[in-house]
Formats: sequence, structure tokens, C-alpha cells
Amino acid sequence: MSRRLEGKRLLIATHNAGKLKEIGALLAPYGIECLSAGALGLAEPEETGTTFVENAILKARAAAKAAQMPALADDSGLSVAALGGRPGVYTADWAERQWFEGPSGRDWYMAMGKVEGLLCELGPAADRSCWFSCVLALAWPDGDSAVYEGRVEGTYSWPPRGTMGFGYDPVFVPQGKDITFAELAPEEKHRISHRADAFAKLVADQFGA
Ligand SMILES: O=c1nc[nH]c2c1ncn2[C@H]1C[C@H](O)[C@@H](COP(=O)(O)OP(=O)(O)OP(=O)(O)O)O1
Ligand SMILES: [Mg+2]
Repeated sequence: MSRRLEGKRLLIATHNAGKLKEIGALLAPYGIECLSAGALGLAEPEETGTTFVENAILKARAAAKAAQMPALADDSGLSVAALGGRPGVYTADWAERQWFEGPSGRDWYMAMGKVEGLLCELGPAADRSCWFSCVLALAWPDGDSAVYEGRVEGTYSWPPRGTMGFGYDPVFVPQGKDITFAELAPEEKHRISHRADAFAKLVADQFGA
């Protein structure tokens, strides 16, 4: 068991509105008061790590230190087996920044097309297996941290379908279903997603008996 959160206030160290909404919903049952990095005007740190774990810890530590309170960061991404796990840690980077979407806005449609283009180059029989990874990092102002990893398997599907969720949700069909994450009701996504998987571990460790 890791170090536990003492108070009820937690800083959510993300600048991604879709993630913030999901994290708020996943934490709602535990009486945690969530503050967001954006609302506190914290800068978005440069993600210089080469793994989800490194980036999650880097983001959580920077926020915890700046705000002098415990912080939770999420580093996540989509990995395609036939592409050697790409885009992986660079999932957000494959979507170019769009000034008209705000400081963290990105062109997801273009990014999804880039992945599809690479799969098409492999031919019609290409293996479309893929998975979403999520690493949650909790950090305290003194630099201490705890990490929780989650994953969900699926298939890369084209064309994109659905309007719910965020990011690459319209191309991700989770194993055992025939609709995309963007066609699933949020409660359904929260039962099976990589983020939910990581949260189950965090909740057991932090709020469990
Ligand atoms: O459930 C998801 N459904 C769809 N797409 C997702 C999901 N989870 C991660 N993703 C994609 C989009 C995200 O932008 C990127 C992670 O990049 P990542 O650096 O962790 O997040 P980010 O830059 O958007 O926000 P921030 O670093 O401020 O938390 O992978
Ligand atoms: Mg990021």
C-alpha cells in the first residue's frame, strides 16, 4: 500500500477537458473535492518522458509543487500493435495543436487519419488490434508519488463513429463490443476503460479498507 491522501482536496493536473470530466465522474463517489490545473492557472509542463509512467509523475509533481497540495495526473495514449505500439506516449503529439480550440486543443480527426493511413499502407489484412493505456500518478508537494496503471484492448476502426467522449474514442472499438468508445454512454465507458482500470487500482489502494 502506498502513502494515502489525508485531506479531501485534490488537484487534477490535466489541461484536457475530456479527461477532467471523466476523472471528476470516476472520483465522484469518494467525496473528493477536485480542483483543476486550468482553473488554478497552472502552466502545462513539457512532457519530456519516454514512458507513460515518467510523464504522469512529471505532471503530477509539477502541479503538486506549484499548488502545494496533492495532485493527480493522467498520462495515456493509444498503441497499435501493427505499428509497433505507436503512437503510444506520443498520442497527443500526433494531433497538431489548434489555436482555435484553446491552449490544449488538438486536431483529433487528422491524428486518427494519420494512424489509419499507416494501417492502410500495411494492406487490407493488417492487424488492427490496439489498446489504450492510462497511468495515473498521485504526487505530494514533497515529491513523493504513487502510480496506478490501466489498459483496455480493442480494434482500430474506420471511419470514426460517435460523438461522445474525446480524443481517439471514435475509432476505438473495445473488445467484446461492436460500437466505438464515442458511441458508448459515459457510464458504460467508465465500466471498461483504461482510465477506469487504473482508477480501480487507485481507489483500492487509497480508499480501500
Ligand atoms: O479515453 C480516451 N479516449 C480517447 N483518447 C484518449 C483517451 N485517453 C487518452 N487519449 C488520447 C488523447 C489524449 O490527449 C492522449 C493522451 O495524451 P496526454 O499527454 O496524456 O494528455 P493531454 O496532453 O491531452 O492532457 P494532459 O497531459 O494535460 O493531461 O491520448
Ligand atoms: Mg499531455
